[in-house]
Amino acid sequence: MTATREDILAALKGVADPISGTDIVSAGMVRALTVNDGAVRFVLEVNPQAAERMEPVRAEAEAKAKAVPGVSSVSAVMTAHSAKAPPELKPQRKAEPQGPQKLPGIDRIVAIASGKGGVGKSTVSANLACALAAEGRRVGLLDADVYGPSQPRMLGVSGRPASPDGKTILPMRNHGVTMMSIGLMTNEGQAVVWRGPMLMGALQQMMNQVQWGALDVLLVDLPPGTGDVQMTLSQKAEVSGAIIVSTPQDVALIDARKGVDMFNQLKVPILGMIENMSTHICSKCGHEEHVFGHGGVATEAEKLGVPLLAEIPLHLDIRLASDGGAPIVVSKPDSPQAQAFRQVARRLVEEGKA
Ligand SMILES: Nc1ncnc2c1ncn2[C@@H]1O[C@H](COP(=O)(O)OP(=O)(O)OP(=O)(O)O)[C@@H](O)[C@H]1O
Repeated sequence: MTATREDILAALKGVADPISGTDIVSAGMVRALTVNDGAVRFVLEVNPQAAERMEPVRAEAEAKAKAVPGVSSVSAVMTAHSAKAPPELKPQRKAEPQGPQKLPGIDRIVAIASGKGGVGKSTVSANLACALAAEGRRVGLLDADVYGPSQPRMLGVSGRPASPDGKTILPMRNHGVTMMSIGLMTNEGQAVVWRGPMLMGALQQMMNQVQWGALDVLLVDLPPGTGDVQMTLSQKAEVSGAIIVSTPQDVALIDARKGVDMFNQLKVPILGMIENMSTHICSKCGHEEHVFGHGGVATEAEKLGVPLLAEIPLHLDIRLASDGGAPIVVSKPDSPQAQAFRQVARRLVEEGKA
């Protein structure tokens, strides 16, 4: 009968490491184990200061290995620590977490999505974030729109986020909102082509390495459509709900429906839909016009059985405010346009959703 490496490791697992409290194999002390025709050799890596204390451990390991059937001789020597244990004998790492996880310190994650680009998803995200802050909520805004990050401009922040320890990233803060954007990690004006793993990496970095602090809600401004970022977000983090932004046009609505389907499949509850650019209100005369039609989102929301949270008018002030770095909720808080956003915020807070 010949003894195998596994037999020896199993026997050595019966030897306790007095320092870590586990056994010497789990503690990663057993190195360079070879079994050759019954001749067993291994090294026990120990802290040089603990060498004397570890001698009985070495002797016990030697005896236990010798007792394995088929072993003819054992040589066990102690050496000083090296920085790294060899991969096969590394102490077992805890299994990677499976399924969506809660991010530490963050009570809720709300995704802001749209089927189509340019419907005003970022404008809604920025205003909603500021409106929730005005309700006294601790709000974070993660700009995950990798194809066109616009939150730094809308919230009026610039510069590179600091990373004092080289591992974690300090988010930016303005208008009471803690914010981090992929746009702050690239050079302004530089077109970013993020694909596959890089994109996942960037999103995960923003979720896990940014020091968000304690938040009642983290809004995530998603890229338009139903792609990798949406999937990764909902697979890695426990998303408590999604808000779908759409204009009333048919083309936008068809895409919005796809977004609703995707979140249903990902088992993310839809908190509601927001119709943006609902009616155009002339900034000079106040005349109302339905540029993209009107009420399409209300009909769609009813069909899908989800609440219609707001109908936001198309108004020059909304664009000027966003372009100027202070969303309308902050720059003209009493305007009807700002009130439309504030009502959504109040409703979400009342319903315990933000
Ligand atoms: N209700 C509104 N009234 C006036 N202008 C608006 C309104 N909503 C959005 N806009 C303007 O429309 C443009 C597109 O909006 P925004 O960037 O928010 O869209 P988006 O859906 O996030 O786009 P993308 O998918 O490209 O990121 C911006 O210039 C914004 O200021």
